[in-house]
Amino acid sequence: MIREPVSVLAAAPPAIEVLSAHKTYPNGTVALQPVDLTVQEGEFVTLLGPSGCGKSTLLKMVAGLLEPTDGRLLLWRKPVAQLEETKRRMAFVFQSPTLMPRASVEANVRLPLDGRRRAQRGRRPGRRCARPRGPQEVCQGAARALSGGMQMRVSIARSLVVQPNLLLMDEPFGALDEITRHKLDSDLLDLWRAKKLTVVFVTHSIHEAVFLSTRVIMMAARPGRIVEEVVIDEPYPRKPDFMVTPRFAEYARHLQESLLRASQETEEVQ
Ligand SMILES: Nc1ncnc2c1ncn2[C@@H]1O[C@H](COP(=O)(O)OP(=O)(O)OP(=O)(O)O)[C@@H](O)[C@H]1O
Repeated sequence: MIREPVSVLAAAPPAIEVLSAHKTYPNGTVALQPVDLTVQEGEFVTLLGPSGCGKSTLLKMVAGLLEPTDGRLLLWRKPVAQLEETKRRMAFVFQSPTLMPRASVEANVRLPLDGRRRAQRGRRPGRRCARPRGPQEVCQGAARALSGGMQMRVSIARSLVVQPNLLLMDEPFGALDEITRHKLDSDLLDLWRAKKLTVVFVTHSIHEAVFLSTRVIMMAARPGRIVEEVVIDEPYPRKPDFMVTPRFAEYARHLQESLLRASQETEEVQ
């Protein structure tokens, strides 16, 4: 079950190619040693690993938010940094919903559209689809009145308003309680399938990684590197009862051991 290609995705073109990309921050911290990673279009890939192993650094380099010290990052076979068009096809979701607290839910969701030229806007989703689904009073109400889970839903709705093909998510549900997190995980999988997105997702939760992913990338720290890839060879749609199956337990146990090894390696070099 481990390391086998997912046949349906093997033929898909690569959405992301990380080619010997590494990152040393200006203070000398080697956040990532040269990393190679290919993500096929339509995959749901999760980055897992101990704190400080470079998950966020890798994700931000893919997003073009950070320059690699050396190496290359391609999206749809083109350099990340060069393409305006590439940027339009990608959205980034942070752990904090980063909403405008006093503005309405609708204004928050529409925010990415407001910066765009009018002509562009015409080709993008119109008012109707930019408006979040939900009761009118919720759409018109201030974002600060929402629960943490609802704020994260608004944050995700805002990221989708530009109709991205690629969603990069840095621990988006890390601050939520377990029940809300499970609900949002399920909703995210529905979105991923309905919109045929490619997702790269960072989490500290093994269970979340197994539940969501087509593939889990295990990383270790000091320096940050990829130490293992595990294909979660389980059909979608995945329902919550997948989490109580022996197969789920086996994946979780395998990743738990792998994470333990990665953490021990990290401690040994500290
Ligand atoms: N701007 C920066 N300047 C210097 N060092 C940094 C910077 N950002 C991150 N680092 C360091 O780079 C390494 C990788 O950090 P990164 O945030 O990518 O790891 P992570 O796996 O996402 O961690 P966590 O799980 O704790 O969020 C860490 O040692 C971190 O302290």
